[in-house]
Amino acid sequence: MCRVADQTFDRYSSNTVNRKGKGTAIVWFRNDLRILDNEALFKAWASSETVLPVYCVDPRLFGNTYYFGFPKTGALRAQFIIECLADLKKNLMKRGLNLLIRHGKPEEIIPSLVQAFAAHTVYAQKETCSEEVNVERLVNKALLQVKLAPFPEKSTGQCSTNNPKLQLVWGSTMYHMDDLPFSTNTIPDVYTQFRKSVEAKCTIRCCFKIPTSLAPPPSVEDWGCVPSIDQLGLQSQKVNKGMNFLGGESAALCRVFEYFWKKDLLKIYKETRNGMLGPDYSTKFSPWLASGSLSPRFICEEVIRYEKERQANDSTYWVLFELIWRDYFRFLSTKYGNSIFHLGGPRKVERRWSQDQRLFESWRDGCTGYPLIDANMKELFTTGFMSNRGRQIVCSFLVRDMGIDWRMGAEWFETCLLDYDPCSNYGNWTYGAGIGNDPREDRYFSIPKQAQTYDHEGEYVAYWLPQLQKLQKDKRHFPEKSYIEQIVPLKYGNPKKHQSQERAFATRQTKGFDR
Ligand SMILES: Cc1cc2nc3c(=O)[nH]c(=O)nc-3n(C[C@H](O)[C@H](O)[C@H](O)COP(=O)(O)OP(=O)(O)OC[C@H]3O[C@@H](n4cnc5c(N)ncnc54)[C@H](O)[C@@H]3O)c2cc1C
Repeated sequence: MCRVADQTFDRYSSNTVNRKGKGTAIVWFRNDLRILDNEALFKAWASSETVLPVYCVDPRLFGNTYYFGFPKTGALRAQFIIECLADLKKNLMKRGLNLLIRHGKPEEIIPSLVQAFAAHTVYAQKETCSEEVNVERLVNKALLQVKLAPFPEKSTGQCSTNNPKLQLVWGSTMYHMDDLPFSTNTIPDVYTQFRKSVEAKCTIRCCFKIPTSLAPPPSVEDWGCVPSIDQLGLQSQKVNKGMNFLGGESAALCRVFEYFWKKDLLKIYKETRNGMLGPDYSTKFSPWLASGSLSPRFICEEVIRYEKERQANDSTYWVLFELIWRDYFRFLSTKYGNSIFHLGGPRKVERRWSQDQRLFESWRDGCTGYPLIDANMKELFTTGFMSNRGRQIVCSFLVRDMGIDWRMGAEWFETCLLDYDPCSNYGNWTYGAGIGNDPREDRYFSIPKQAQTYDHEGEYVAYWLPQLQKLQKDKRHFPEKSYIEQIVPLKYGNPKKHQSQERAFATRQTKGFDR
């Protein structure tokens, strides 16, 4: 596995980059747990004689519960982040550095390190949602209190005052924020308009090449250890079924290699991407993208390389198309701010929602009596992953068939998902609940129709609900007395009644509408 990652690192490294900086710079790692194409790391290196890479294990992220009482970070995602940190530490060490790991709030740790190492700048990746932005604000404020000793200029011998700065860089999307053809307030609300505009008017920047050696490391007595799951106040959870993801940049690069080159699956992505069972119907890049151990620009460069060396078709393009959805939700979060978390969503839609605990728990625990819902919810809890198809179906069921407050569903996803990302999660939930920024979207997913189209033989449900294996394939989705009772009737109980709406949707898709 490491050979693939090492070869990729080699291709994206350089030993000819100039280093003109002075003193020490800090890289504060956040959701950018990678070396390759990491602008904050590159800038810290270029602007200093020595770099101190830091990760703060923030107690607000681990062990805390949220509005509806679920843990903010579930055990599986915490484990994934632990693996990301271990891999980052190892890869930094290979380049002559290390990762300093401290437990506590960044606004307390970072300024004290700045003081101790007389660091002139802290580089970090910019976030867009309120909790993360608030931490940036607090770090910035605390840095203003740090007084460093005057710094003698080599050329003049004079002393200049040296106020430490927080420099935030944009790094989470495929298109760069600064290259967008619109200002924050005028980002189009309709995805197609957004996509067409960026495709026509922007180019995707190249990946940053990182120096082969990042040495010398600063003198640090105790670099700290990668935390264990117990230290994060969580109980270890083993994945014994379904997808088992390994966190970290090395595993991410291996997955790109496997999906694109070894298994040659990129050329059929568009035909398989709506699947639900197995490792290969879609890329499975999302957990690494969310933790920043994989750069979307790197994926784009690999797609282009594949198109040159193997073939270009609708499928190769479609991976980029999906990554533009990811960008779109991230950029929209800068336009709509906290409203993506509010009950009425960005459009402030007024609707009555229920918070019926019994209904919600049956959904959460996969006991609704609808195998398609239950199988997906069991997969989510067991593995921390669910297909895009599954997410849309369970979201529609919770919101439209049960009428439950969509935020409860979104928050449960936030706890469980390995790929949890506030912009994509809340963006998709508001979209699915019909209160998102795009007023045209109000879609109901009919379970019989979805089962028929995407799990015709009932293989997916039988995998997650083994009690259905003994049933005839055509009975697995509607097992009646052989399964638990349905907790609510479907809003459109008769699938035929609903077919015209589904047909309209299918027509839109074939006519080239998005989604
Ligand atoms: C209710 C709901 C909640 C979701 N929550 C999240 C979340 O917290 N984090 C997250 O990364 N994705 C989320 N998604 C989007 C999508 O389901 C996942 O990105 C996708 O299933 C990940 O699997 P993959 O990497 O194999 O995707 P692929 O199909 O291989 O797509 C490639 C990449 O494109 C991006 N992408 C694809 N679809 C979407 C989408 N609808 N929105 C944003 N990005 C997309 C992802 O980064 C993905 O890794 C959510 C979707 C729904 C309907």
